[in-house]
Amino acid sequence: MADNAANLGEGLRIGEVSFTPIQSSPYIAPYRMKFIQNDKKRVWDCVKAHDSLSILLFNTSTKELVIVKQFRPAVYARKLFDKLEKEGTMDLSKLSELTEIKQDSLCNSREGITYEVCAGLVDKNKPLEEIAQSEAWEECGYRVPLENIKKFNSYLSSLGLSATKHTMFYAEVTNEMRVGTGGGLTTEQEEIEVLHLSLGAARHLLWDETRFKSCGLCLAITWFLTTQDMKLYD
Ligand SMILES: Nc1ncnc2c1ncn2[C@@H]1O[C@H](COP(=O)(O)OP(=O)(O)O[C@H]2O[C@H](CO)[C@@H](O)[C@H](O)[C@H]2O)[C@@H](O)[C@H]1O
Ligand SMILES: [Mg+2]
Repeated sequence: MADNAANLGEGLRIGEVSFTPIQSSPYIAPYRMKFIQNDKKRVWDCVKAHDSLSILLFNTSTKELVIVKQFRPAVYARKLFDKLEKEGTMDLSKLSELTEIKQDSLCNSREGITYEVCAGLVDKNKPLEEIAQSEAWEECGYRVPLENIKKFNSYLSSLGLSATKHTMFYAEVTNEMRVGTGGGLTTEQEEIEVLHLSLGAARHLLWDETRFKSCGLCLAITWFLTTQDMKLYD
């Protein structure tokens, strides 16, 4: 793999972290569902969120899988909460009062870095294949013809909180289709690193607990290695 644990998140600086309560958001809406289950009253707190999709790219010119690496605030925040709780300087129930965190209490930026399949929110009224095509361009710099994009699975994620639907796509690409650098939309302040993984590196990443990965990435790599890899080398 092109990166190693030593240079994970090199050059990334995270500072001036603070937390506020959410008044309203274009991304999530918390709600409480009350219901009767077999004559018993029940209550469940949930979050309405957008569905999402991902597109696993396989570059047939180099025989590499194309994935992305990026900073995820929620991943960083959970590590920071762990640290502050251990230091005894934080009460999770007073999270929104914690407006200023001392710089020396912050975690290393690498604690928020994740490995994922190129992915995006389904927040536009367009066919999923077209959204997947845009994500492959914006995040990875590949111009993928629509006919190359195949759906291979879907599932509901965060079942206890939001049950958002995630749809998984796959596309074979070539070096000729890499006409951009990717990296995400600057208008959305995205800073996404594109990684080209040999199949050996992908197999290794599956079980490497020193790196944070989405379950979707593990599922996509496993699907590829168990169903597509054999076809390509037959
Ligand atoms: N909560 C939030 N707060 C502030 N800005 C936000 C935000 N959510 C999205 N955004 C903004 O909208 C952009 C959306 O980016 P994408 O469409 O690539 O979705 P993303 O890959 O982040 O997550 C999608 O795909 C991954 C992978 O499946 C899922 O885990 C994830 O839930 C889904 O959002 C972000 O770069 C950011 O600018
Ligand atoms: Mg994305």
